[in-house]
This record gives sequence, C-alpha cells and structure tokens, in this order.
Amino acid sequence: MSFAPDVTEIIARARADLRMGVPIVLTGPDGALVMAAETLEAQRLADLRALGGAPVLAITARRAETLKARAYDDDLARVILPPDVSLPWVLGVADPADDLKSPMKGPLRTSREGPADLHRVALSLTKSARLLPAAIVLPLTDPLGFAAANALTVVNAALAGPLLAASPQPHPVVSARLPVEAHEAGRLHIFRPEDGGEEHYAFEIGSPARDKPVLARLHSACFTGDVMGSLKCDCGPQLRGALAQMGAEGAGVLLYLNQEGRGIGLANKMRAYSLQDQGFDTVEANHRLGFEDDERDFKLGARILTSMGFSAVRLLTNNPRKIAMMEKNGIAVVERVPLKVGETHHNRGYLATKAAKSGHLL
Ligand SMILES: Nc1nc2c(ncn2[C@@H]2O[C@H](COP(=O)(O)OP(=O)(O)OP(=O)(O)O)[C@@H](O)[C@H]2O)c(=O)[nH]1
Ligand SMILES: [Zn+2]
Repeated sequence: MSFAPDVTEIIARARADLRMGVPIVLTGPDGALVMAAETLEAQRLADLRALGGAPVLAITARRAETLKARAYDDDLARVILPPDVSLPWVLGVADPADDLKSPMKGPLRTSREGPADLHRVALSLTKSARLLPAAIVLPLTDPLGFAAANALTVVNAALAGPLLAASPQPHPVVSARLPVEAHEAGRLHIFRPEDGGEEHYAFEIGSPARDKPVLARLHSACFTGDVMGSLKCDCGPQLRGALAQMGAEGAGVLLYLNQEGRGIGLANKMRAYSLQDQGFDTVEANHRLGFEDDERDFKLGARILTSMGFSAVRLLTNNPRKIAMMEKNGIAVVERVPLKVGETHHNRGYLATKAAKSGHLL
C-alpha cells in the first residue's frame, strides 16, 4: 500500500503548515517542536511558554551578524528565549524592519549545547516556505506522542535535510500555442516540480533545432519589474529585450523561473526594498534579512532545457553564475549574448552593486 505521503510530500505539507502558523514536529535522533517566527501567534507563544523546556529562536548566521549574536554553529545561531518572551521580541529578532528605529536591547544569548541539525532543517523549511528565515525550536522528550496528540505534521529531519538542499526535477505538464507581440509562432510550456513547489514556464519561439545552440534566456520572476514596470531594476526591459531578439531571429527559448526576488519570495523582496529605502544596498538588505545574496536554484534552468531536448545555448545574460551552472549541468554555453537594457537613474546603484558584489559583467 502506498497511500501514505512520502518525505517529499510531507515536506510540502510542512511548508504549508508553517505558512499558516501551524507548528510542525521534526524528528532526528531527538525531536523538536518547530514554529516559524513570522507566522507565530500570541496564543501559540503562550502555549509554548506553558510547556517549559528550553526553546530557542534559530536564525541564520547572516541575521546573527547584524544582531551581534554569536553563531556557534557556523551557518546559524540559536538565540535563547528570555523567560518573559513576547511576540514583539520574537519578531524583532526575526525581522530587520525596525533594526534602526529600535536597536535590540542588551546582548542576545546564544546556545552551543548539543547538535544543531534540527535547527538547520527548520531554517531550510522556513526558507522554502518563503518566510523569514527564523524558527522557534523546542526539544521534545516524546516527539511522536506530542505530534499525535496535537495532529501535527512529523518530518524526519535526516531525510528532509538533503531533499531541501536538492533541486527538484521539473516535469512537463502541458504546452499550447501562444502568439505574442515579439513573434506569432510562440508556444508556452508549463513545468511542475515534483516537490509541490512553484511551477516554471518555458516560452519557445519558432521551431529551434534541438541539435544546434538555441538563443536562450533564464529569466527569474520579478513581479515588480516584469508586470509593474518598476524602475528599481532592469528585469522588465531585459524580459522584453530577450523576447524581441528571439522574435527578430525567429527562434529562441525563454525560461520564466518563478524564483521571485532571487529566490526569497515577493514578501521578503519587499522587506528588502524597505531596507533599501533605509540606505542598504541589494546585497546588504538580503543579509540583514538572514538570506544569502542569491538563493536561486540555477540547476532548474538546465534541467528544463535538457527535458526540452536542448544541449547547447547562446545565453542572453550578464551573470557569470548562470553560465557556470549551465555548463556544470550539461548545457554547453557556446556564446554569452550581453543583455544591457533598461538603465534608469533609479536602478543605477542596483546595477553597480550587482557588478561589484555579484560578479555581473558590464
Ligand atoms: N532579493 C532581491 N531580489 C531582487 C532585487 N531586485 C531584483 N530582484 C530579483 O532579482 C532577480 C533578477 O533576475 P535575473 O534578471 O534573471 O538575473 P540576474 O542575476 O540579474 O542575471 P541576468 O539578468 O541574466 O544578467 C529577479 O528574481 C528579481 O525579482 C532586490 O533588490 N532584492
Ligand atoms: Zn526586477
């Protein structure tokens, strides 16, 4: 019988639970109750306090650096909850929105007791749920009993950790003809990753030969730039520029990858924009939120191209990481086609930061 969900499916459930503010239980050699800081409610925090024990707030080393909290576990810190912990305290540690307005009072104490494996998986889960990377973790003596009594999702952390770090295989779902302004012979293909995450799209123009390098673009979703015409980035003009070039050549493939905000999600990108209004650049803003500069899965694009039958591209990009990841994952980049469009006085600093800190080619 195989009606029960497998680990991948349970991870998808856990992600949905955390987004709703429902706690989950992680099991490893030990077990722990996990709640995402961003969706924590006052009543659940009160219930947590009533349980006793030694809860911590796990945050990434990036966020810990901003808060001057010691990260004993390299990539994360376990902040000890004060006995009178309140919801604003939890949110103040997790969310940098008010860092400048109300700097944290007193030094944060962090734990170095025992392994941090469950905390690491808890943070990966909050990231994959596109929430702030911060989670309350409370060790439990009877994790399975606690989960059963409260009908909570149980995730085996040892199995989930590697799956959360891996790139899920996107499967083709459907494709249909779609004439667009750039070219009448367009076809939109939908791909669905097997981890229950966001779908991604491939827009094919003309009938590019599978045995020759295809003019290709890996475009990461940017609602603000692609749809709203934001002047803060160059995404909209890049999207339309790439389509126009493919239209003019009569052939090409544009992958539209739903990795909004370099993989942190639109809500977190808007948090980053607020920080940028406080004077931080695009990379510093990601770090203050607890993210790396770029949280995208670049393998995804190579996998979709491979599944469409392509093995070589002329890649429209200024980002050398995209080229390296294509090559590493079986797609030869025979030419880099620069895509320099859409510079405005609003995005000049953003583009300069990408060149200085993220290695973008000018
Ligand atoms: N976190 C964050 N994401 C941003 C910001 N501005 C734009 N983005 C996102 O950055 C991504 C840009 O995607 P791309 O244009 O494909 O990538 P790129 O790395 O600039 O590379 P090329 O355009 O190919 O040179 C999109 O997902 C945007 O939503 C920002 O200030 N912070
Ligand atoms: Zn953009």
